[in-house]
Amino acid sequence: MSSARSTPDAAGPPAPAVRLDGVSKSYGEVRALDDVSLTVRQGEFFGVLGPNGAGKSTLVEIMVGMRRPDAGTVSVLGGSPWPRDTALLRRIGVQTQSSAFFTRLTAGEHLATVAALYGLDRAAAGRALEQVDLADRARTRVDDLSGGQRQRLALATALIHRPDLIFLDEPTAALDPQARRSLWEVLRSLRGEGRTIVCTTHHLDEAEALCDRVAIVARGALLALDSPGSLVRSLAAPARLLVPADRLSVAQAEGLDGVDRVTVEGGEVVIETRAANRVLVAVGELVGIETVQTRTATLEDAYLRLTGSEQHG
Ligand SMILES: Nc1ncnc2c1ncn2[C@@H]1O[C@H](COP(=O)(O)OP(=O)(O)OP(=O)(O)O)[C@@H](O)[C@H]1O
Repeated sequence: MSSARSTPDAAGPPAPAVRLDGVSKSYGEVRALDDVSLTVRQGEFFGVLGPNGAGKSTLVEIMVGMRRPDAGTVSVLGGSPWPRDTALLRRIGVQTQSSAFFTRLTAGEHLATVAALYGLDRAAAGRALEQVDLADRARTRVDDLSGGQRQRLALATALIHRPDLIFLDEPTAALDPQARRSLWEVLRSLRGEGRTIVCTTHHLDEAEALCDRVAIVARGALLALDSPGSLVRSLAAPARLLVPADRLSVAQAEGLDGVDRVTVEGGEVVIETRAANRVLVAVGELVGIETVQTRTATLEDAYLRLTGSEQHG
């Protein structure tokens, strides 16, 4: 069989950035990962979601070669992350919650030191600071940076050697909403440059806004892997329409075709439906369309459905 690589004109898909086949890992009695298989495509923004203790960190640690799986095979950029391979390490960037800093140095000096460790010139430090929008803090001591600025510096540290594949562990943890949004822009620009990003997060809105595909893991197993939009659709999470309770009765709402469930919450009649457009038109005819608020299903709804049923099932 000829491969896409040996025949450049062939329209076959490019080799995946990461491929896991049947990966399992236990810590004593705890089965942290149980027969996980997945691929991360080149150039995609790939999210790893799941409840606390689901196995997300273990999954990422295995991908970056910090841990060895008990079973299964792992391929990263066509190589094997275990045993540690320095050529491969130069092509990946890793940002963890406990990213280490030279805290007595300034942000610029810290990055210049990291650049030297990679055998890069000082210009690489300035470039990385620019990339995460931190150039104006080059002369600030790492100790004196805010939490958000430290997160950016950790990202700059992971990016300085221009890796093809970037692993981020909760990159926006503990950031205020504005800092989160501006870090999203930095991450989007990396994605726009064609880099592959693998990112764990507890923020479902973040995954929905940034990720091309997300893997949902719970108790060490892969529950779902798809685009956020497809997950929302396939899990058929209902949309919700809200109408002030003094404008529409529960009985009226229940009588409409396509309505799944009606409840009253905080003075609003809440209509759940999988036929949002049809029901919206019908409710609009009864109370006036401007009275109706709509809440479409989100990745969070799909996630809660999936992980909730797994936990209770
Ligand atoms: N070094 C270790 N020794 C023993 N058990 C561990 C170790 N690391 C993780 N575990 C256990 O393995 C399971 C998976 O942990 P892991 O850290 O991979 O989950 P996670 O999804 O990253 O969790 P969180 O969202 O809380 O960070 C958990 O039950 C955890 O307690």
